[in-house]
Amino acid sequence: MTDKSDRYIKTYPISWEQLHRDAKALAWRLLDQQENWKGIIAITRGGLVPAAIIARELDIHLIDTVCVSSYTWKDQGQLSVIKAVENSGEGWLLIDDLVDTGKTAGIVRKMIPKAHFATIYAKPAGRPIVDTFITEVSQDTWILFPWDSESRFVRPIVGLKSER
Ligand SMILES: O=P(O)(O)OC[C@H]1O[C@H](OP(=O)(O)OP(=O)(O)O)[C@H](O)[C@@H]1O
Repeated sequence: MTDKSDRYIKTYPISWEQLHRDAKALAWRLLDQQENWKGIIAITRGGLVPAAIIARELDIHLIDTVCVSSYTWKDQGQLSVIKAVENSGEGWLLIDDLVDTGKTAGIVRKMIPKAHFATIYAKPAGRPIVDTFITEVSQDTWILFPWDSESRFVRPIVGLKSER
């Protein structure tokens, strides 16, 4: 497998609080566009938490998943659809946490062409494939989601400086 981790130069850490705030901002935006969405299709796994927050805010109880496996840490391997859905998506929301290269979205959108595709974060390469998103992040940034990280001790700067 080609190591593509060097395409990420910066890291953008997202806290649970920020994720919640950004997902609620997306819910507001989606409510402005339509009041009675039929349901949500979440793209696993990253779309699951945003989908839960949006479902709560928009009072949506009908939730399905399309299950896709791709990244291993920062390396995008072969995309495989583990569970598909038979739904044109008309009147439905298709939710993911982010669109990066747009490859995942490309496959899922072909499967569910009429759904409204919404993500919280979008990078330039994937941006054209999203209908609604909240925050644009540069292509060379790795978005560090709260479920992929934890708070831990870091050494004081003064100690790090003496090692340089
Ligand atoms: O636009 P792309 O380059 O296709 O990348 C975006 C996809 O990558 C992430 O999922 P990931 O593959 O990390 O799987 P996970 O959500 O199960 O962790 C994210 O949740 C998107 O589905």
